[in-house]
Amino acid sequence: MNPSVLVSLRGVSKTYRNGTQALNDISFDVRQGECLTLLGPSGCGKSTILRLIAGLDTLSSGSLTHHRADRGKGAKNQNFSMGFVFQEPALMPWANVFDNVFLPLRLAGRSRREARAKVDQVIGQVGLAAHANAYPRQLSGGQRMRVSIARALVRDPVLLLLDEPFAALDEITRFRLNDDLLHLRETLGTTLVFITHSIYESVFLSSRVLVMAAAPGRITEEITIDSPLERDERFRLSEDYLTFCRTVSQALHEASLGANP
Ligand SMILES: Nc1ncnc2c1ncn2[C@@H]1O[C@H](COP(=O)(O)OP(=O)(O)OP(=O)(O)O)[C@@H](O)[C@H]1O
Repeated sequence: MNPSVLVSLRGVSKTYRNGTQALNDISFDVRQGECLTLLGPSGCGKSTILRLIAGLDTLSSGSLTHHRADRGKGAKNQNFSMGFVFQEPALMPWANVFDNVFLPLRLAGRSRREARAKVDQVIGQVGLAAHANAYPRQLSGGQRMRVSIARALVRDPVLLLLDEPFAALDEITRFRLNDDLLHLRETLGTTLVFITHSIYESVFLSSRVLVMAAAPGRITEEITIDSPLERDERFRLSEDYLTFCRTVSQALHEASLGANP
């Protein structure tokens, strides 16, 4: 087993109880340290894949294995830590930023005193140190998403799963959050699996893009974004970036035509 693999999916299919075949024969690895994006049209099964990886749902057939994150010894069904960020920040409106971020530690039985340093640290890392006492209604959409990311990071996940976290944000805010997410990844060494509908976002954030087609959900192409992950506005304006965007766009177009089943 390749020591850097965190999660392996082999021949995974998923049919929901109502008969909808969401996924057919999905195989890929999540490698430690990478930023992997699932890109595809609505209904192609992206969220289903994240839920299966997170253990929130069960496969119909095939296998999904979590490997050891640290020393790379393959171990079946290892429970390494994962964080999940959804499209909606889903914050508790009655609690301030600190208490929202503290929640996972509180549920794990940690006291406020024990948790304070860690909670303050991640709030700082997402750029909200000045807003620790603010309530969700006092924050912008981008800031609320930062709280949601901090809450997912507070337990030091090895793997961060993000299901279209920036879809509802304006373009400028989205770019800033994309930049900051990559910086955070660099600092924390977290592996990311990211869902998006945006070709531009998929190229900017990824080391690898898996292009998907729908009905049933399947992977039609894997595209490596062969450029260092220390990216900023210069990368967005580069020829390389535009070339990758064209390649991904073409792959998505072919997937939608069913040209690559
Ligand atoms: N709980 C469920 N029961 C029945 N069908 C479901 C369920 N969840 C998802 N589906 C169906 O499975 C297919 C894949 O859904 P999924 O949400 O994984 O796709 P997606 O690519 O994430 O879509 P979107 O981009 O719109 O969020 C769709 O046809 C969807 O209607």
